[in-house]
Amino acid sequence: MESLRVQNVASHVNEAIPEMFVRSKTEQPGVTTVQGTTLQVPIIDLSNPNEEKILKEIIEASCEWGMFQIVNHHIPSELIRKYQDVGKEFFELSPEEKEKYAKDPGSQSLEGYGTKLQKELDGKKGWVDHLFHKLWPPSDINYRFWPENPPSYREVTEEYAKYLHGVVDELFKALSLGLGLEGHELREAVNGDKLVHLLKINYYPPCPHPELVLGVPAHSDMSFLTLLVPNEVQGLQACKDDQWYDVKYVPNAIVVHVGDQMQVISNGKYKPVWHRTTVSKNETRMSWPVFIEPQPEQEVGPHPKLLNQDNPPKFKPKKFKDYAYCKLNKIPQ
Ligand SMILES: O=C(O)CCC(=O)C(=O)O
Ligand SMILES: [Fe+2]
Repeated sequence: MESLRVQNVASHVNEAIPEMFVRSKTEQPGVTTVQGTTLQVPIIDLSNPNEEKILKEIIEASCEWGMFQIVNHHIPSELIRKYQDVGKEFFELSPEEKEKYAKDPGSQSLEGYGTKLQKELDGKKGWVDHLFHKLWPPSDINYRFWPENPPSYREVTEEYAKYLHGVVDELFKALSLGLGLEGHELREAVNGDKLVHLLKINYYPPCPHPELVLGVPAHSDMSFLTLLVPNEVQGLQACKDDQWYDVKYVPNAIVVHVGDQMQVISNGKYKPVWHRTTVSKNETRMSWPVFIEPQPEQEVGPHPKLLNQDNPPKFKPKKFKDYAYCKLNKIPQ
């Protein structure tokens, strides 16, 4: 059976777009976006010699916004460019080539090339295709979902993953200190060496009616943290005080999202960001989020050292696979 891919739909539409992509008025970005204002989420310079200041900024941003951008993070800009180029080259392959990496039908795993099976109540589809595969831990990697074309895909992506690891460690350390724990304790509590790093490449083709559709609809990420590099086409939006704002694209910055699991382990101190994406009329937008997640069997609850009479647990411990199942099927947690 031929799968519906948004990239193929986009290459055939001229004016009218299929109804399954048209959002209700309450969601349409043309109606719901605050025009002309970008959201100035904190931009944190990791090369600042004042480490106390960096720490304070990361903690404050995670409490108030659940989102920040980091610059001077030691991942070379040349490497980011190559990493984005190889991902883009994959999506420019023929449909037949890409389908070799299609998600296994019926599999519970997210890995592979695909288009989201809608679990949304109104059954609308996002204007986006994606490729998911793991970057870490090595024992969990399934290279069957890593493109063999372009040939440098694996080498470049592994190099990026190595650098990203260092950034993830730094962020966990800062967030651990922000909870009043030792720097190593947060990572240790979540079986840190086994944390899954799951890459998703989002491919949002041009759309004749960007004001009517969404790429990824409003959500928070299930991860502890998500570290994302977009291309230069504007599209990420975040919700603040019930309004949707564009998040400004900053060249070479990594966008960090606080995810649901971080909210749980911090007993509500760190807030996940509510976000969505819009698409462009004439340009292809792409983004490369890496979700830093627990192993499926890992139980995540508020860190025991944070709990006392004044700070009772706000969340029940839950295996990540159960959390994910409820979230994906819209079952209350
Ligand atoms: O494309 C983006 O900037 C964000 C995508 C996103 O939120 C997601 O895939 O979870
Ligand atoms: Fe997201």
